[in-house]
Amino acid sequence: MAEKAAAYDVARGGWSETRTCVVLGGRGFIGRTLVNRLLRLGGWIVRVADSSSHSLLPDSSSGSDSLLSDAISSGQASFCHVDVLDTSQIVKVTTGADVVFYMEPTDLDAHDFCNCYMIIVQGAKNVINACRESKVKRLVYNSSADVVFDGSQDILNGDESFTYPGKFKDMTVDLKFQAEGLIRVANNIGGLQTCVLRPSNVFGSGETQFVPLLANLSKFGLAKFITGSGGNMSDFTYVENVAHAHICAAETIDSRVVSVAGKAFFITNLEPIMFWEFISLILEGLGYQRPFIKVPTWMVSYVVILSQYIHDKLSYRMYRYSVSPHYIVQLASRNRTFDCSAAQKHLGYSPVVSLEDGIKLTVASFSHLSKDSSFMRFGNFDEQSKAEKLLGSGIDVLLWRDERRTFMCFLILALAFYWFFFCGKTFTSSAAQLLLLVTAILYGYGILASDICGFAVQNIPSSCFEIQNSDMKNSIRSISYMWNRVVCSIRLLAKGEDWSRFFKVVAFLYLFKWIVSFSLAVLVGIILVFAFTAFFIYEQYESVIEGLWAVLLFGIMESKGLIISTLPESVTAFLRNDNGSHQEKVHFS
Ligand SMILES: NC(=O)c1ccc[n+]([C@@H]2O[C@H](COP(=O)([O-])OP(=O)(O)OC[C@H]3O[C@@H](n4cnc5c(N)ncnc54)[C@H](O)[C@@H]3O)[C@@H](O)[C@H]2O)c1
Repeated sequence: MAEKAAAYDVARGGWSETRTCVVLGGRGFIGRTLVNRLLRLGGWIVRVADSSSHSLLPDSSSGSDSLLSDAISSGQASFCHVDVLDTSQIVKVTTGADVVFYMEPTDLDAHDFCNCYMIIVQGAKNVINACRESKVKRLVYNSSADVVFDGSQDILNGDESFTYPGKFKDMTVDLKFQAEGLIRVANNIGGLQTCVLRPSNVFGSGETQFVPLLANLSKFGLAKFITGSGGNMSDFTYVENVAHAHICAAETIDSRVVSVAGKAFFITNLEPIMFWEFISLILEGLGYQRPFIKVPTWMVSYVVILSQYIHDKLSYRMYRYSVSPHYIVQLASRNRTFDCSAAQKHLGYSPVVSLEDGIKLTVASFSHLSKDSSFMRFGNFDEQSKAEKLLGSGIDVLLWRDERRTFMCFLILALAFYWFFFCGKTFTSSAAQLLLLVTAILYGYGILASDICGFAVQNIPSSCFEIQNSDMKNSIRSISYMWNRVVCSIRLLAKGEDWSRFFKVVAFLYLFKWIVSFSLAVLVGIILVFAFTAFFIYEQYESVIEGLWAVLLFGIMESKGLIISTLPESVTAFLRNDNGSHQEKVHFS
C-alpha cells in the first residue's frame, strides 16, 4: 500500500500531505466512530488496529461498516489484528504512522484485577514504548472524565486544574488514572508528543454499556426510579464529538502555537443537562416511561450492597460491567459538569453534533431495544389491576371498592376473631354460643311487632339464608381458579426458569413458617389485617412495589449473570463483545 509522507505546515496551520494514522481499539465504540470520521474527512490513511475484527466481515450491512469496507478496498484503510499486550505487534502497525490514537476496552471484568491492570496500565506502557520504537511523533490517548471523580463530592464546572481525588473507589478508574499519567509523562521523551482527552459520559450509536443497561433496567421496571433528588447536573458527550476532539488534538499537538502536548483536556457537548432529564429523554425515545419515583441515594446504595452480598454469598459470576454499581449510583446522584474552555481554546474543539441531535441519533440506533408494544408504551387504564386479577371475581370487597360493605365485613370478621380467640373459651363452645346468640337474635327479631312506635320492622326474607346456585357456582369457580393458579405456579416452578416466581414463593413460605411458629391467633389476626390492607395498598402503589421488588430481583439476577440472557441473541453477542472464533481475522498488509 502506498502511503504518502506527511508534515505539519506551521505557516498554513494545516497538513501538507495525506497523513497516516493508527486507531488502536479501532473496532470499539469510540474507535469505530473515529475511524469513520477520519475516512469521511479524507486526507487520512487509516490503519484500524484491534484485537477483534468484530463486524468487519464483508457482508456487514451497516452504513458505517460499508464505508470502512470500501476504504479497505480502495487502500484508504487497512485492518491489523493487534494485541496491546504484544509490543512487537504495535510496533509493526505503527511504523511509518504520523499519529496514533489509542483507546483501550471498556468491557473489562472489574473483578479480574490482573487482566484490567495488564490491559489498561501495561497496555499503555507498551503503546508508549512501541510509538518510540517506531518513531511515531504523536499519541492521542482517550482517557475519561471519570479520573477526577471519586463520587464523594460534586464537580461543578471543573476544569483541568481540578485535583485528582486521593483515593479511587473504582479499580478500573484508578488504573485508567495511572495509564493517563504514564501517557502524559511520556511526552517529549524520544521525540514523542502526547495528549490526553477526557470525555465525559460518552453516548451514541454502538455504545455497549449505558443504553443497553438502561433498556434492561426498564424491562425490570427499575427505570421508574430516580436516585436522589433528580436535580443533579451532568455533562454528556456525543461520540461523534469525541472523535472530532481526537482529530483536533492530532492536528494541534505539535503546532507549537499553543501548548497541547503533555496536557489533558475535558471534552463535553458543552450542554450540561440534568442527569435524570437525559436519562428520561433516552428512555422516552425508546418508548419507556420516564423515571418518576425518587429514592434516597442511601437506599439505592443499600440495595446495591444487598445485591453484591447475595452475589458474594452465592459465589455467582457477575455480568461484566467495567465500573462498579456503587460508582454508577454516585454518577447518577451527584453534580458532574466540566469546563471545556481549554479544549475550545487550545484544540480548537467545539461540538459538531448538538445534544438534542445526539440523543435522537442514539435513540434511532437503539430501536431494537425499544419497547415495541404501544399498549405497554402508553398504559391501558381500563385494564384490570394485578390485585384484581389476583383475587379473581367476587372478592373485590378486599379492594375497598364499596367502603361501607368492606367496613361491615371487616367489623363482623374482627368481632368473630375476638369471640373465638380472646373470650377464653374453647373453639367448640365459642361456636355453639355464637349459634345460640344468632338464633336468639333471629327469634327475637321474628316476634317483634311489624310497627314499633311508628317505625316499620321489616321481615327478613327467607331467601336471605339461602345460598343461590349462582353464588355457589361462583365460589366453586373461585376455588378452582385459585387451585389452578397454584398448580400452574408449581408447574412453572418445576421448569426452573422463573426466578421471580421462585423467590416470591420462597419468601411467602418462609413468612408463613415464621408466623405459624407463634400461635394460631396471631396467624389468623395477621391474615385478617393483611387481607384488608395488603391488596388495597398493592393496588394503589402497584408500580412502586413492583419496582422495589424488581430492584431486589435485578440484583439477584445480575449476580447470576441472567440479565444478559433476557436480551435477543444479536444484542447479547454484541454486549459480550463475543467475537467468536468463527470470525475471520483480517490482517494488516
Ligand atoms: N464508553 C464510554 O462511555 C466512555 C466514556 C469515556 C471514556 N471512555 C474511554 O474510551 C476508551 C474506549 O472506550 P470504548 O467504549 O470505545 O471501548 P470499547 O470496549 O468499545 O472498545 C475498545 C476496543 O479495544 C479492543 N481491544 C480489547 N482488548 C484489546 C487488546 N488486548 N488489544 C487491542 N485491542 C483490544 C476491543 O476489541 C474493542 O474494539 C476507553 O478507554 C474508555 O475508558 C469510554
